[in-house]
Amino acid sequence: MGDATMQAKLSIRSAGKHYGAVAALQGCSFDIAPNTIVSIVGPSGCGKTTLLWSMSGLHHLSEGEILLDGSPITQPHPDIGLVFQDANLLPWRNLIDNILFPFEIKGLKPDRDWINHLLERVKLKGFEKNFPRELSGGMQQRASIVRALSLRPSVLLMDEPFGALDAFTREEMNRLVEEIWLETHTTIVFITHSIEEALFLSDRVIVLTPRPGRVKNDYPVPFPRPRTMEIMAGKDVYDLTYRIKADIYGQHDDRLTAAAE
Ligand SMILES: Nc1ncnc2c1ncn2[C@@H]1O[C@H](COP(=O)(O)OP(=O)(O)OP(=O)(O)O)[C@@H](O)[C@H]1O
Repeated sequence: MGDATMQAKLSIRSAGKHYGAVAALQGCSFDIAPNTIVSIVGPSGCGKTTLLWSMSGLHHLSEGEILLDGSPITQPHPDIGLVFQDANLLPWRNLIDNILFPFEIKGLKPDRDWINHLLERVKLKGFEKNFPRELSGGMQQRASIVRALSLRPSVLLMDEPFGALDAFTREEMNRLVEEIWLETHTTIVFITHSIEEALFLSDRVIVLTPRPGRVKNDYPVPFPRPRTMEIMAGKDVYDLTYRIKADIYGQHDDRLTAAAE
């Protein structure tokens, strides 16, 4: 299932975004290769959400452009799916009707086999008739992932999707995203405040500077998949975590300096 042959290369070209006098992004450039997972991290307020929303076509850049396979993204795009921190399920619709909602408003015919497969995959089979209030936070977020993937996007943008979940559920969700990606190879752009999460999931981690955000560093994450507990507890992961933290906290954090001595 899934369509691993889809290509979806994103190119961010000198992206700049101003909110009045506030420059959120400036001169931000990088490419995202098709079928990879790239995480974007950086200090709070550095422009991560602004960048992701611009990639989705929901925001217009003040400068520069974002291209999907060479075409500028200027409005929400059928090949680009979005998952937010809040699952945003409609409370008056049950789970399956929430998943079918985007098909209704777009006038598209849902692929029920694919949706059933996704529900099975995220362990929500049997909960189709439940309303959001009858689902845990993790289940709601799994439903929102199914809702996004049911449209078979070639790019999935995820904005701190598991930030509101407890640590165990979050790890479970990370493994689920990895499993889904191993199956579909959808290009995923993932915003997170957790370096551990970024290193578990990604082929690359891009660190942004403080506002206005631009690329400070761009790290390949060369660890094999699936990323086991042993890999994640290893020295290579520790070293990369340290480097990313040093990028974000700089010389201002005595704990980092102490750890390096
Ligand atoms: N609608 C808006 N109007 C004015 N300023 C905004 C608006 N949206 C964002 N900003 C400002 O732009 C900057 C970047 O915001 P953004 O939400 O993109 O950062 P972020 O890196 O995602 O932050 P966080 O990590 O805290 O979620 C922030 O300083 C924010 O105050």
